[in-house]
Amino acid sequence: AIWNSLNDVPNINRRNWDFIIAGGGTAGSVLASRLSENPKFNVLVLEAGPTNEDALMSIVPGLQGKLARTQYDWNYTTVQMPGYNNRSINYQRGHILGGSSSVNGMVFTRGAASDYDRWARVTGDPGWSWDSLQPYIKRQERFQPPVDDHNTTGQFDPSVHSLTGMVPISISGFQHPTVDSITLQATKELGGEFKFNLDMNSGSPLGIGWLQTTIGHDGTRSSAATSYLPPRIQSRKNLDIVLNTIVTRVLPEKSGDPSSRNTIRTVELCPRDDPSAMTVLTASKEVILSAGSIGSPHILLSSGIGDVNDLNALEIPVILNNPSVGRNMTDHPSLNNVSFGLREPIDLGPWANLDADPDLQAQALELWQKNKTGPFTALVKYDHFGWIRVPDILLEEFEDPSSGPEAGHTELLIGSPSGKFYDIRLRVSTPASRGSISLRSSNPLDAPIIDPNFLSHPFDIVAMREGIRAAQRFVASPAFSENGVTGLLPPWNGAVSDSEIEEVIRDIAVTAWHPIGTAAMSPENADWGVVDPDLRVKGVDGLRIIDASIMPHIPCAHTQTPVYLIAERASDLIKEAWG
Ligand SMILES: Cc1cc2nc3c(=O)[nH]c(=O)nc-3n(C[C@H](O)[C@H](O)[C@H](O)COP(=O)(O)OP(=O)(O)OC[C@H]3O[C@@H](n4cnc5c(N)ncnc54)[C@H](O)[C@@H]3O)c2cc1C
Repeated sequence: AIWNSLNDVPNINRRNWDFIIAGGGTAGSVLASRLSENPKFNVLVLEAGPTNEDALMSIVPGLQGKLARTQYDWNYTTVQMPGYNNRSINYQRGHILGGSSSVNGMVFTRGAASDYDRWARVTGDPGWSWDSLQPYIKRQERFQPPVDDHNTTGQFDPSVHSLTGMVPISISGFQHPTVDSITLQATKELGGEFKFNLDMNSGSPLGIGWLQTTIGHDGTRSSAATSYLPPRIQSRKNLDIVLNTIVTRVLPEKSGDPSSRNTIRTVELCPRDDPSAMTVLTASKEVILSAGSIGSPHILLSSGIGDVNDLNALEIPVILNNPSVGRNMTDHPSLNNVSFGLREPIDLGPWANLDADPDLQAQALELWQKNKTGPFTALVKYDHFGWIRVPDILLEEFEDPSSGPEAGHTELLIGSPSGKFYDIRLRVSTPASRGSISLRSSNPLDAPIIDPNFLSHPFDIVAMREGIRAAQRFVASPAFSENGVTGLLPPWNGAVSDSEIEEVIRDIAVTAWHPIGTAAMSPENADWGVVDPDLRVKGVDGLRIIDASIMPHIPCAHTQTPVYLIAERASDLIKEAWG
């Protein structure tokens, strides 16, 4: 069942919970669904945010941009970052059932096969390799026709997709023919680094291909909550989901022997709006932290699992000294507006000014509500995307941070936002910078200090600068000049030299909202990392972490699909452990 408040759950203190999951986000929803398939397991999910059910901004793909700084957002802000010319930026995180999958940009990417093979290599567990994860890829994805039922032949490779998994996926159902045909023409003219890639989700993402999205044939967002926790699953007798409830800490069992291993199966929690009603619950089998790359290390640190020096400074009793907790934070830096001008205006159709015109937005919503047509059935702006490599010659200066030659260093999202003709969103997919999550105070209800530390490593600024150069090379193809596309628009137009481009980047770059790595998995006896390859917190019994924080390296992918795969495999690991 699903409950809006802790107080509504009958006998919550007296029930035997086999598993308590902190965070009903992307991973948490998968785990809740999969673990409660076994009727012998009683599963409790504690989610800080509200329900996703009536959240129109989450349901309608075209309203995604309105979710930031609402009740569905944790409303975080980063520290001022030297690499961003001392700017701090908004740092959106889903605060709603389904977590960030309920608020994200719905781009569906798996990354390179070598990204997963690297996880297998660095953890020593072949179970994380691309080949081993194939069954989970099949269980996760349910590929469907787009909402407009257009002919998708030549837009994807059916052999790398599953029709039988949980999450409805489709090619965008509202495309932009003028811009799309020029993009495809340019891939033919240029080939090479800009070759057409029939399917970026094959494990080899290099080149330019059609965008796939977590939007189903019905034109609505597919989140972990809509896909894995629909009403028929929510109503399982052995599953309870409690919303608007914050997990503040995990607590060790009292043991007479101070040298013995800690066992942690107890969570401390409170209603979101009533910290005075703090209570505790104990699982009989395991507590699972799925609070995301910010939330999970935040809970560990507040509980006394982290760097002993930092914990001592805040007078938090130390349960376990592990300096890796909250470190190794990795995220994709992002440039949202690399826009090109036109010699003469071009007719982009009736929706061209959608972003800026509230009347058009109202019409788009009406169409979506009436019969699931129009621009709000899709992500609106981008129909193509691609991954490219930094030129080899420049890589000689650095240790290549990518997982292999088939992985992309830089991502281009290519399309036509309103008001402008041609726009590329640029991301560094293999950043070498590392940031951190740390505590602001010993009060677990205080927001943590979030420092993505973007562009602190020289590779990242080079990769982003080269991304601008690549965008310029792409747009220099005949397809664009024949259609009157000119050079870069402000703030890029005056930036010519490397250092001028780099300065603009540092002035305007933001985030792709893909933090990972703050509770990384590592081999059993490594001197780094927070969880073992089975995702058990090292040095502790009874506690796992299952979410984006456990990735040791960031894939060249938007991170929701890797999280789904992690949670699918982890569900099997837990079922095997307790089967
Ligand atoms: C704005 C935005 C756009 C994005 N765009 C894309 C995209 O287009 N494609 C893509 O693949 N990825 C995208 N991502 C990234 C992707 O959504 C995330 O990597 C992924 O969803 C993270 O999953 P998770 O399970 O680790 O965490 P989340 O899904 O964030 O789940 C964590 C859950 O835990 C809850 N929680 C946290 N702390 C506590 C606590 N103390 N007590 C109780 N509950 C707690 C949160 O409310 C949340 O529901 C985007 C993310 C954002 C924010």
